[in-house]
Amino acid sequence: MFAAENGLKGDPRLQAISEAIRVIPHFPKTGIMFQDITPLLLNHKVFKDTVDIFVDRYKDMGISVVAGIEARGFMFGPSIALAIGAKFVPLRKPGKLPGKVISETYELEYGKDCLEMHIGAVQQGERAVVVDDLVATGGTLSAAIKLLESMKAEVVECACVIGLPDVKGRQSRLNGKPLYILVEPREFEDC
Ligand SMILES: O=P(O)(O)OC[C@H]1O[C@H](OP(=O)(O)OP(=O)(O)O)[C@H](O)[C@@H]1O
Ligand SMILES: Nc1ncnc2[nH]cnc12
Repeated sequence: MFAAENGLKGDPRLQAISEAIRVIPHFPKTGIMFQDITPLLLNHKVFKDTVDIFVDRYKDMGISVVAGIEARGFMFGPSIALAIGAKFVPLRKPGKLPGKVISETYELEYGKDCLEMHIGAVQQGERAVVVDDLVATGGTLSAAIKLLESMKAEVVECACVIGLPDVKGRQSRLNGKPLYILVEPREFEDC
């Protein structure tokens, strides 16, 4: 099943991307259908296609910042940043960045967490894309947007490989910020 609003309807790369994502029921908690992207990373063509789709979208949009969310946003963000000529800014879990940071706490589908960004990593007016593997409630992306906007960067869009069906008012949490999703999860499967 694919997200149709990404302008890529019928693109065979999406089917391969979707099929490379493994669904693990009840991980890390009962009731969670965990979308595992590690098989996608093992397949060079599918991994490259995934990055290329984002690169094609953002290469001519005046983006100078790709902000990747720890941990799985780090698996896609740096390749996209290098290919479009942007810097990569890691948004990390608490206590990982050694310099002065700003922090933003948020709610998760299964818990609570916090993201941090180095002060000085982005400059006022820079155009940014936030990259992650997956959006569920949008809480993580919302924290990332707040961090970047508090430094007066412009968040042009958020980009995720997978979008879960709109959970708990995600759209309002993102405050209207565009969200670019490649695929929606497949139905339950044996693993
Ligand atoms: O839309 P949300 O409800 O905020 O959930 C999405 C976030 O959850 C996952 O990360 P997780 O917090 O599990 O951390 P990890 O990547 O370090 O495993 C995923 O990689 C996103 O970052
Ligand atoms: N269902 C899910 N699979 C993988 N990562 C997630 N993060 C939040 N929900 C998730």
